[in-house]
Amino acid sequence: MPATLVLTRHGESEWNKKNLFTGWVDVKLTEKGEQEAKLGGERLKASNTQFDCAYTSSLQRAQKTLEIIQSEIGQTSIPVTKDEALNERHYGELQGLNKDDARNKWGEDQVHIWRRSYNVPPPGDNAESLELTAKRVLPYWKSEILPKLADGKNILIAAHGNSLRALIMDIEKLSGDQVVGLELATGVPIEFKLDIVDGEPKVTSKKIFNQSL
Ligand SMILES: O=C(O)[C@H](O)COP(=O)(O)O
Repeated sequence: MPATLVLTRHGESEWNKKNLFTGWVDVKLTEKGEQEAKLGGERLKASNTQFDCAYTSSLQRAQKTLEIIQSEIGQTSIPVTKDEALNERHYGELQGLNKDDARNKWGEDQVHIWRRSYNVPPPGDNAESLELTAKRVLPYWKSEILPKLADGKNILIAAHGNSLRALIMDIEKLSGDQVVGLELATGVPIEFKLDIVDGEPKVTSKKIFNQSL
């Protein structure tokens, strides 16, 4: 029996709404973000999956999203692990800047490279490219989460656009070029049925619980 893994990017945050680079800044969900998480949970409920445990980041927008989904699916008592390994990529000196202002200052192409290239980090000492993000997300995934999936456990994760892009790269074996086009909507659960063969995930099905608010 394949195990079920559900990944959800947090609902709209206050800084998503203001169009600001967020990264590790710990902002709240907006009311719309809470509604998105609720709707995601309602849709997920229809699949009737009983989860064995859940994971989230150390940031409140992902934690709150998970809490809302758990409440919608009626599974508030499963164990939840919070770890900064699943945090959003660190956006360095871009954190707090408006994305349109950044385009005006550095140009559309440069900002797109910082946001979506695989290995070019944004400016700043702590800044992470997607590659650097993957270097902290994937060891955690491989040591903490994959072995549980291999044991047939069903797992729910609420995290962030770029930490989940890094995870999906590994799950779907996407190249650095392919991941450039991968965009995740806020509050939309993505369900993978996975067989773990020799420690590697093999996708047997993928379903996106689409929504619009
Ligand atoms: O940290 C952020 O600003 C967002 O959550 C993700 O931003 P991105 O779409 O620019 O990668």
